[in-house]
Amino acid sequence: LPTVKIIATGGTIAGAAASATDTTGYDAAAVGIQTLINAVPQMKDFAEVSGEQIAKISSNNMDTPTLLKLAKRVNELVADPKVDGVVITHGTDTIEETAYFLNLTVKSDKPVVLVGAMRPSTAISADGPMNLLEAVQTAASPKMKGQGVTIVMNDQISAARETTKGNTTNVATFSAPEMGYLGYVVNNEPVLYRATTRRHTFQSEFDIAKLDTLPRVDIVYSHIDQDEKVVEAVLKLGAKGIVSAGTGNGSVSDRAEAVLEKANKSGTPVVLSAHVPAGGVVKSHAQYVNAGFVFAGNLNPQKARLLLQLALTKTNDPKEIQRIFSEY
Ligand SMILES: NC(=O)C[C@H](N)C(=O)O
Repeated sequence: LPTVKIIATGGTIAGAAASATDTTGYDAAAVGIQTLINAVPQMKDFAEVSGEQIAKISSNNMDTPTLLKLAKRVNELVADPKVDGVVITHGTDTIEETAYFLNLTVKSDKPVVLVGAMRPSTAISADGPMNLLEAVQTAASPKMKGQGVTIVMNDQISAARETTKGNTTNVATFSAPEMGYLGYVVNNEPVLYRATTRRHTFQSEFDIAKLDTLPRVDIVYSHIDQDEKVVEAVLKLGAKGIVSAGTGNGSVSDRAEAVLEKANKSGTPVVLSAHVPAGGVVKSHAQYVNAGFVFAGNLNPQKARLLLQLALTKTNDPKEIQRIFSEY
């Protein structure tokens, strides 16, 4: 049998409520990894499974130190010839961010699968046990070699880069707008229909092995009445880069744009993304091209932030950062 290591970080998959009908008022991350493994003895038919607890948090509290610790541990595990795949249990609020960060920093073609749940482990029809089983089956499958980091939930297998949370409470919360799923888990095995073309894992140029922090990058959200003040505030806080979550095809207010352009031209790169769920920002208005802004493509703002952080560990030249955003 293949060997699959499970790293637990917390989240609703490890959540516990006082009653089986309570699906919102629960303590996220209450239950340890061995209890989650014991709840799904069927996993033993598909892989040699063992777990370790690296954090016990609700994923809205995920932070850079924990993210780097996790990425380093995953790299250690995938470097071990006895390990065939890795599963990470994680809260769903930021699972897409952690998945994308690992997609950029794990140096291996072995399957790395993130999994969460929308109902706490104590709920009637908790989704965690089936999700965990399917994540292990996916991580154990040779078919998943070289596919990059994936998220497996609700029978769906999706690519870290394109997947986003789309529903605050429903079990069918993850999708990849316009891009679609990579495939499904059907009756105990992954069935793939497509692959992602962007660089990831073993093809990545980023190396976090010697890093213990990442450059500060803030996200500025556009809306009616947007002025320059939030941009000025994040610059004052020491942002080394800014991601704009624009209202449309990269669009921001003229007042915000003036300060963003100045920042971009003086060593604090600015990436234009959008809070519109599909279409991306590949090339925008002439004035933004002339300002030298970086276009995020269809990366959402929270993932553009992570890619910009990693890019800034190498360069702060917007042209080189644009090359990176076009490849990852
Ligand atoms: N469904 C979940 O996992 C939500 C939880 N707040 C978390 O992200 O940890």
